[in-house]
Amino acid sequence: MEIVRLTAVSKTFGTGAGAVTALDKVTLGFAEGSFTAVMGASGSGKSTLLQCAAGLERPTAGAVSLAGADLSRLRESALTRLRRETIGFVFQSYNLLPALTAEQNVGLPLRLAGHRPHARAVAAALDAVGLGDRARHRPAELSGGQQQRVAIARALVTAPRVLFADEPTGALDSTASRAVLGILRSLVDDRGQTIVMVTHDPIAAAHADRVVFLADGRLAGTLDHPDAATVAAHLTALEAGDTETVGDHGTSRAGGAMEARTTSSATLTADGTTRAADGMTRAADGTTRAADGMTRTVGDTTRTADDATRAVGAAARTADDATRAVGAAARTADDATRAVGAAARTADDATRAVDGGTRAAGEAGSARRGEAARVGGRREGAADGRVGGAGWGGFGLAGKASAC
Ligand SMILES: Nc1ncnc2c1ncn2[C@@H]1O[C@H](COP(=O)(O)OP(=O)(O)OP(=O)(O)O)[C@@H](O)[C@H]1O
Repeated sequence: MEIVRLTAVSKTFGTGAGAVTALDKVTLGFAEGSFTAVMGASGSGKSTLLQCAAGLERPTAGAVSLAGADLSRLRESALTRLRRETIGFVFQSYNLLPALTAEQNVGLPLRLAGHRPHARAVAAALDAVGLGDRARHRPAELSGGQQQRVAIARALVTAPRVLFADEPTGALDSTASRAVLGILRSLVDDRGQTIVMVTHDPIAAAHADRVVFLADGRLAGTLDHPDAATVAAHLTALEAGDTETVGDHGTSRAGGAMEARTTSSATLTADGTTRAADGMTRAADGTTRAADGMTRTVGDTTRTADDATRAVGAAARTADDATRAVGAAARTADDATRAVGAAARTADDATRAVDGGTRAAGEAGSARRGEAARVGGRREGAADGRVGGAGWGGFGLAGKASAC
């Protein structure tokens, strides 16, 4: 089954007179569990092919499917998630963070994805590259080959479906290169890992199951079960512009092309100059790619920081809402307190009014009683013949009634 498929993929950088066609209608598939090397002259489009296949660059035309997803249909956030979960990337220049230990560097992709790195997963990834005993070392305390192995462990820690490697041995000596290539090969053989690797080195390419050749952004043939000598012959033929020599299974004409070239010393000198220029270009491109890699890492970190900022913003907003709710509740409680106070005051007033009433009633009662006593006395007196009765008694009651 193919885990990556490119269909008529083209990629053009720039516009107008300065436009560069890096890929030109490339159709190509990568089978799950296979190890493919991508080769071609400097500027032939190898890195661009890798980046389009990995979803790091969007093609100008054509389609890329990665682990069953059509990348052109994915929005940037979904593409970022798919990349994090599906691919691992290894660059020529390691791109380790110098302040972090090997295990912290390896755990970084998990942190960036918002997970707490599991110590066991990190240890397993370091073990897979033979660096279990260097977990606490910082990059400066490791050799170039060891740093690249840490970078491979970092790419493996998310258990990616596809591991893309752009000249992973480009900065290493032959011993360190062999160690790295041996690790990549065993990942394919022992775990069924899918690997796509760009390389200039025929010896590195010979570790793959298949070599894909590019020339001027176009597919220029493939070679199954490659050996270093055949790969070198095909490359030489390609550089001589003899693209017909490279078929699905290669041909012997590439060797002929190489022989023809070695007969002319002038050609050799020119080739030497070209190779030197190629070397300089490759070095410059390598630096650019390293910078790109750092930019992407910074971009990912920034995106994560943005997510964190957004999360903090949301939390702050929630806290604000909560504060507002508490404020509203407090205000309601205040209102309630005020209402109770008012009610209490009303009750006090009522009590006072009742008291007043009671006092008044009491006073009225005692007044009545006094009056009654006086009236009684008068009545008694009248009865005794001292006061005139009915006229005075009626005036006295009306006066008290109005006072109440
Ligand atoms: N971001 C970019 N902007 C403009 N042109 C670019 C960009 N990236 C690549 N190119 C151009 O596209 C072409 C293919 O570049 P690419 O890096 O894919 O080639 P390559 O085969 O990987 O080269 P090398 O072996 O030197 O690394 C080159 O002509 C290059 O200059």
